[in-house]
Amino acid sequence: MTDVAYAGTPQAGPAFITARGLEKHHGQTHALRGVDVTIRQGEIVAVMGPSGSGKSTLLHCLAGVITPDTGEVTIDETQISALTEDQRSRFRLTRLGFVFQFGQLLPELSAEDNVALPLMLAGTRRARALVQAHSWLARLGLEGMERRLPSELSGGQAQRVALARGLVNAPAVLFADEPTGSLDSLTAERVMETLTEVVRNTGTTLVIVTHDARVASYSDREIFIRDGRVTSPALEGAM
Ligand SMILES: Nc1ncnc2c1ncn2[C@@H]1O[C@H](COP(=O)(O)OP(=O)(O)OP(=O)(O)O)[C@@H](O)[C@H]1O
Repeated sequence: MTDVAYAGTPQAGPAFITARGLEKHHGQTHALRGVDVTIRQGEIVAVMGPSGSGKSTLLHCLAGVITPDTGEVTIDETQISALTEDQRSRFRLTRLGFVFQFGQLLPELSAEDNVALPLMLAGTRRARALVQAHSWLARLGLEGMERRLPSELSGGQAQRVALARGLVNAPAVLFADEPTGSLDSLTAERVMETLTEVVRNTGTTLVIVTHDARVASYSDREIFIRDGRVTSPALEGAM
């Protein structure tokens, strides 16, 4: 199989996320049509493409949030498709992190509890989870805001809380779907600077879905999708 998405990768290193032959239908819509992707450990990869091209579907398949109709996803030697639903959910809680466009913070929980939540869901006691939550909030410039509700934070602050929540379980891979989509361009740049600095310092692999070239410019490599297929960057650029 030709692995277009692998071409042009700057760093050498073993494959960390491998997807082969991914097909996914949503009802009548053929969202993924045979996608092969290889991502190395510590890479920052932007998944780009027009609206409806299959970016989020690919992200959700890579992260084991949805199951492809056919094809396989392996992350750090764990074949996601071979896991039971419970095992997959455990894998997501302990090895993966997620950040979405609007942060999706729980409105009734304080910043600290929002960040502590993934740890608590994975079995960590609240007191201990809060210590780690505080440390991440401080690292992301939110010291003193631990007790605030999401409605008491600016958009950029709320998105930093969402980043802290995505990173608090020290994930091997952070999946981000339009993580700056709800922010103005200056705030978006600051959030991207913080995000890329943190993942580079921690060696976290980052897969980020975006239609924004400025966001993608923070990545090591771009994977283009069109009509459910990976296209080469050269081809995409020529269109
Ligand atoms: N739950 C669903 N039910 C039905 N169709 C869906 C569902 N999720 C996605 N689709 C369809 O599958 C295709 C791919 O959607 P997807 O969300 O992956 O695209 P995308 O590239 O992330 O789009 P956008 O940039 O607009 O968020 C689209 O045609 C979309 O309408």
